[in-house]
Amino acid sequence: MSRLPKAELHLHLEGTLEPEMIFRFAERNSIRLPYVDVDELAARYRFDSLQSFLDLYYANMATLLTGEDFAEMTEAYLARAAVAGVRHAEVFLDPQAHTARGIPLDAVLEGVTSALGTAEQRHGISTGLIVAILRDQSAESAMTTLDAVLSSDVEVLGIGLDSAEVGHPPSKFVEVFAKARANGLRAVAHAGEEGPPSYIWEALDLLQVERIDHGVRCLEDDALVHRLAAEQIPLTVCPLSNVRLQVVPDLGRHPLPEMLDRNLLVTVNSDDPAYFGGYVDDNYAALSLPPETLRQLAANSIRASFLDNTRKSDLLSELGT
Ligand SMILES: Nc1ncnc2[nH]cnc12
Ligand SMILES: [Zn+2]
Repeated sequence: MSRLPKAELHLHLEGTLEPEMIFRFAERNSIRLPYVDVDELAARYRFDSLQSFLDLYYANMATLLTGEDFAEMTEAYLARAAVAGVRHAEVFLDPQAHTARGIPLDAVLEGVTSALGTAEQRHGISTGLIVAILRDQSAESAMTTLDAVLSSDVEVLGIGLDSAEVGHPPSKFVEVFAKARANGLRAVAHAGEEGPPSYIWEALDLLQVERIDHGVRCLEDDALVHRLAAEQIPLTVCPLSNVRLQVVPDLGRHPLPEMLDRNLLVTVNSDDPAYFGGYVDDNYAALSLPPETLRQLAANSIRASFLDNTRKSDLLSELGT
């Protein structure tokens, strides 16, 4: 079942930086790490909130310096995703986390897109790149980043919104998202992970996003659930992430089955697999759902993607739906 043809729609490339890779890049780039070995680093992967994870996630990015590092990280993800049955991936990248460290945007984008560009041929995976805005940075920094991305040569599919949610509502980025959409980018945003349902309303009404990343807290607001269901707005849910970041107490109490019962267009994704104990196939398996429900979730992932209708139909017929 884990190999069902599927799309992965909520994956941070920097969240695929495995401990072994961190040590390899650190050595190659002459960076001193504050851990003696992989085991000591991996032992730190215990989080009590989104922020406690983000602190380590950003610190580990210091080992990513060259275009080659970004290309290798991306290629390793694609190889692993192929094993998981991923046939299409729309992946997030956090450019500000790298440009703020003095890494040229072009090196980052060229490294990532060199691996994405051969994914179809090497792994049978079509891809799209979503540039994510760090919501705990200023709106000015977001606009500068968007402008730089728009004037680069790389093909970008969309704009997203991630990082520390509470205290950084979508309303902070209305102009940035308006400009991105006017330039043809698809819009998505993390909302309702740790933040309240009002952030999901704002993402829909003010940023006009087409998908909500996470969105699990929508269940606290009946009117919102009705809207998400009526409009079939996709939610990219990440079960293992939610448990590791203590958004939910354990997998047995994950709200995904209730979300399906309420006719929400739910998809399953891995978020930051190197940190949360599993890739997308592991997330499907961890839910302990009947085969028909797993097939429905895989079909939802294809429907919720930004693929054209012909390719969606092809993948759906491969799935037998
Ligand atoms: N789960 C998550 N929520 C918000 N920002 C992130 N950046 C990487 N993973 C994230
Ligand atoms: Zn995420």
